[in-house]
Amino acid sequence: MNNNLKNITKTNLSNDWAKLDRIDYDYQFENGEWKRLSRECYNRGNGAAILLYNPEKRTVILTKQFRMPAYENNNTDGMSIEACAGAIDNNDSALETIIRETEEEVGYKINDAEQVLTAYTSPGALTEKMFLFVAAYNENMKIAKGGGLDSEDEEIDILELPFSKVIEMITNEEIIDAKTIMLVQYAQINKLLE
Ligand SMILES: Nc1nc2c(ncn2[C@@H]2O[C@H](COP(=O)(O)OP(=O)(O)O[C@H]3O[C@H](CO)[C@@H](O)[C@H](O)[C@@H]3O)[C@@H](O)[C@H]2O)c(=O)[nH]1
Ligand SMILES: [Mg+2]
Repeated sequence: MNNNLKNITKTNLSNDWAKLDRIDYDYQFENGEWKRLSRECYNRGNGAAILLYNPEKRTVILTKQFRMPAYENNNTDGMSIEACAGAIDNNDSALETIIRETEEEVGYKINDAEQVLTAYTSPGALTEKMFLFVAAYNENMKIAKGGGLDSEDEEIDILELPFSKVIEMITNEEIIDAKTIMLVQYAQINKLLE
């Protein structure tokens, strides 16, 4: 409940792959004044992401794929290095989603993962909340090629990188994906690879 909010109306602007709504609402400022405001909200559901880490080898598994929104924002070739991630389907939990995505995208079979952070990815524009996981991996868990689903036109390269190199890649801006930076820094702060 938010007592500073009333008369909320929703106008759908686009209903295609995801939904874009314009939401108009009366909002009361701290000085008591009410004002009618309008915000566009893009709704593609929630998401889950995972950092797979190998404490013995001190490596992590990341993905590399073309991202049109990043290309559109002058990210030279649009290639994005990210933790494995996927959108959560309506009937699935975040954990079920990330276990499935881990097999589809990078080919590792994990039975469990620890949810360590929750984050709105861009709360001014997206409704999306992301559930961020970590899990340890080893070679025995590699059961499939990975690379994503052909049926979804995914083409995902799988990277196994030394953790120290990944930290450098954040510093030099080779990695500029927020969920990935959060997970790597979580691993660093909590010394998962030491
Ligand atoms: N036709 C069509 N397909 C789309 C569109 N947007 C996404 N797709 C396809 O839908 C699939 C979604 O793949 P997932 O692995 O489930 O999601 P993701 O794109 O990796 O998204 C993850 O990372 C995002 C960026 O951080 C997150 O926003 C998202 O929640 C999720 O965690 C991909 O095959 C992608 O190409 C679209 O606008 N049109
Ligand atoms: Mg994905």
